[in-house]
Order: sequence, then C-alpha cells, then structure tokens
Amino acid sequence: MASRDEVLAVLKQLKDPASGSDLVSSGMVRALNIDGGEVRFVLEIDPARAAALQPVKSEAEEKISALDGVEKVSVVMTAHSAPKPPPDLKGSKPAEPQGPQKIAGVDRILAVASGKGGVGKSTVSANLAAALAAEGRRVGLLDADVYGPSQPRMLGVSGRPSSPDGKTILPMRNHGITMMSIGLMTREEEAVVWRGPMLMGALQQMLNQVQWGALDVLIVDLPPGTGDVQMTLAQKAELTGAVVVSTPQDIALLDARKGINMFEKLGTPIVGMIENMSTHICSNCGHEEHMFGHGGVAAEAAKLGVPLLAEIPLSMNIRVAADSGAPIVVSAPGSAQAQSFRALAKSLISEGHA
Ligand SMILES: Nc1ncnc2c1ncn2[C@@H]1O[C@H](COP(=O)(O)OP(=O)(O)OP(=O)(O)O)[C@@H](O)[C@H]1O
Repeated sequence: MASRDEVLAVLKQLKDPASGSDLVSSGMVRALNIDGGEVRFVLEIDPARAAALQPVKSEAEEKISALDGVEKVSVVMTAHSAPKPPPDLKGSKPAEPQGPQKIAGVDRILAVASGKGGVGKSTVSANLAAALAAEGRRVGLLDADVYGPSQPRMLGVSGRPSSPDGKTILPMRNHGITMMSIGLMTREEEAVVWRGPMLMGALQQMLNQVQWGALDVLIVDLPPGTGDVQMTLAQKAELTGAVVVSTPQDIALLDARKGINMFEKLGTPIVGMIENMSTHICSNCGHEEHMFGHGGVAAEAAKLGVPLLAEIPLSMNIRVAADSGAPIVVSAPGSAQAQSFRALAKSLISEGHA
C-alpha cells in the first residue's frame, strides 16, 4: 500500500500551468483517501479551466499508478465550492441583539457597586459624577438602586421626567450632571415591589429610552448586592468596568468580595475598590479615629489584585451635603473631602475609565 506522503510527494512535482505552483501548495488537492490499493482525491478547480487542467490530471493518475502497491487511481475534478448566497432577510424578523450593547452617544459606562447596603455607594456616585463634571467631562448618572433610589435627594432633583414624544424620556440635569433615577419614575409615597421582569424592563428603559445625549461617561449607581439588576446591566450594556465601594469592616469586605466575583464571572472588568468611611476626623477636636478600622480595603484590594482607587473619610459634612441636595464636591469644593473625590475623578480620567 502506498503511503499518503508518497502520493503527496508525486502531486507536489506537478504544477498548475497557470499559477506555476504545485498542486498541493495551491490547495487544489482535496479529500485524499488511500484505501488498500486504491487512491482517491479531488482536484478543486475553476470550472473554466477544466480543459486546460485535463493533462495535469492525467499525469497525476499515471504517476500515482506507478507507485508501489497502487492498483487504482480515481481523480475527480470539481468546481470551487460556490459562495453561499446572502441570507434572505425579507419577511424575517430582525435578530434580537445579542450580548452587551453600547448606548448611542455614551462613550463609557462605569458601574458603582457595593456588596452591602449603606456603605456609601450613592454618596460616592454623586460626588464622583460632580467631580468628573468639574473636570469638564460630560457626565450622566443613572440611579438604578431600585430598592432605595437616593440620587434625586442627593442631587437636589425632583419632579417627573417628561416624555414629549411618548417614546423617549428626557433626563433631568443639575450640578452639570445629566441624571435619571428609577425614583423619579415612581411616586414617592408609592412602595414599589419590583419583580424580575418589571425591574429588567425599567432598567432597559432607563438605558435605552432616556435621551442621554453625548456623554463621556455614564455612572450607574447600582443597588447593593449581587442581584438581577447587576446581572441585567452587565448582560445588556457594554460596561467599561465596575468600581466597588466598601467600608473597612470585615463584613462589608466579605460582601465586596462576592460582588467582585460576580463581575468577574460576568466578564466586567473591575476598575478598582474605594474605601469609604475610611477614617473619622472629629469636627470639634480634630482627633482622628478609625470607626470601622482602617486599611482593610487596601489589604483586600491587594489580595484580589485590583487597585485601591480612593480612601474617603467619614465626615459629617459629606452626609450633610448629600442630604441637602448638593454633593460636597459642589457645596464645599475647597474642602479636603471634596479634594479626595476630585483626585479619584482625575485618576479615573487619566486611566481612560471616565
Ligand atoms: N464618607 C461619608 N461620611 C459621612 N457620611 C457618609 C459617607 N458616605 C455615606 N455617608 C452617609 O451614609 C448613609 C448611606 O450612604 P449611601 O446612601 O450613599 O449608601 P449606599 O451604599 O448607597 O446605601 P444603599 O445601599 O442603601 O443605597 C447616607 O446617609 C450618607 O449621607
């Protein structure tokens, strides 16, 4: 029985007269099969050249037949496989967009997450948005915290967003931030029990039906934990990354770790961690104390291999400002607390995240 290599060696000696390259290198030889004494293969050719290639085919048959152990040679010439016609789209429904999508006009989407509630995720989101606006960035803030939307209060926005055409929703604007909150879509006194599909619908509506306009970055203030909103956001929107806020306390850190794991599973890059309520400086005596410990987030970030982006102090002024509708970055821009948010914004911009 002839070996495959012997047959190929013969075919390599034969040239395609048009290109000058041998039959094997030119890719004409297909489906070579050696079965006992029988050698079979296909010569894939341009049908217009069938007559010109006939002598080459005969020579191949002759030379392979001369090999030891070959009793029969079958060579079939076939045309190039015809290119497939384009799919007929007429009448068929357009395909549902798959996977994460960009929002028209929005360059980056940065999710602000926390594993645990009450660690200051909304405060950080509002101040970060204000600090980015102060750097001249076109910033949007989407308050997706369905369980406790606090951005209307923190940014001093009220009223219901309008929808002049009944299809798109006009966002609100304050402190240089374009904002939309799930809290503005429900009545304040109305307790909303969001169920899966309804919640997903509301989130998608806020991503796609709100006229965000041209934005350098859209910050999404997520609800705490690892639930449907986080999943839907990561699956539907192309996220630049997620920032995880935590206090230095062990329990908050444990939850932050779960949050980071979730984003990693969803394929969302972790931009870094922020330690909030890092250290407390007494407004009376200036004494510094660590109410929730200090440095825990830095250690955790190092352990997880993600950057520590900022350490924000626990300060009454931050809370008072947030409660009054003007984040500290806006109400006391010269304060040390405002400066820590400004530094955070600058570093995110310089890294290309915002
Ligand atoms: N660095 C800080 N110094 C002082 N108070 C703060 C600080 N960060 C947040 N707070 C206060 O802590 C409370 C909870 O903060 P915030 O609402 O931002 O947390 P959250 O993580 O978004 O909470 P939730 O999960 O309930 O939405 C608010 O009253 C806020 O003003």
